[in-house]
Amino acid sequence: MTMRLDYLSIFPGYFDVLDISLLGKAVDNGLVEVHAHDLRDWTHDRHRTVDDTPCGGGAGMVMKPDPWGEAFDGIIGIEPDPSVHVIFPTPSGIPFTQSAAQELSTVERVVFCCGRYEGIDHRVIDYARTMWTVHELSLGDYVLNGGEVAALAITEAVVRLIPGFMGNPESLAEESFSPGQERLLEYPLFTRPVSWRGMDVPEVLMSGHHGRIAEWRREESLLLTRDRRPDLTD
Ligand SMILES: COc1cccc(Cn2ccc3ccc(-c4cc(N)[nH]n4)cc32)c1
Repeated sequence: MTMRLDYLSIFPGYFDVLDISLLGKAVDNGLVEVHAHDLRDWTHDRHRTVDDTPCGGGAGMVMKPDPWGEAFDGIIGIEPDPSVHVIFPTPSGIPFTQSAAQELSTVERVVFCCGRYEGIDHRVIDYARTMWTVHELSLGDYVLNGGEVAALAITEAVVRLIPGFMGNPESLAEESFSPGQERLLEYPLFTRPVSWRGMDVPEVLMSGHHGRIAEWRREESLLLTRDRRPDLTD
């Protein structure tokens, strides 16, 4: 199955990075196909205007609905199709989680709508909901300047879960936040040299005693989780 990813943005150059590294490999081996689009290609005025002042007043500018609607018509089509998943990154979205990434990794088509300014005219999202499966997603409780960085983060979290993408899928299953895993933070990792700047790898990890190693790692994960993410231990 090839996943098609479309990105709609006034800064389509953000997505050139998808040609690099693992994602680039996924494109080369046909696992994903990536298309970035400049929203301004669907404007018709000399200044290629995509924004206007907010109705009801307030600071900043709002993205006009017209270019989005015409871009949807051109990129996705005018017929409803619930198999198309349209993602609007937004600070007011539901938190994006590993389980959402897991679900999206089985989808054949995803369209990212990357807003800028103070956001997109709400009728764009309402229209999209009548046509496709829509997700308004937040990366976390902090404000970015637009949806592009969020779209890249969501892309990486999703694409790495596509079967055949990662060299060693077993490592995926072991990761914290993977399904079936207890929600614990990863234990500290070490590699050679055993002694580095006066600091040694914990002896237990060099003991070859797999039972003790597993026990040490679990204890470290529990301590770290209790200290940094008590919310995960509920
Ligand atoms: C209330 O919405 C906003 C208030 C001030 C500034 C902006 C800027 N902005 C525009 C489009 C856009 C898309 C996503 C995000 C975003 C997502 C997350 N997790 N943080 N920030 C921010 C965005 C939006």
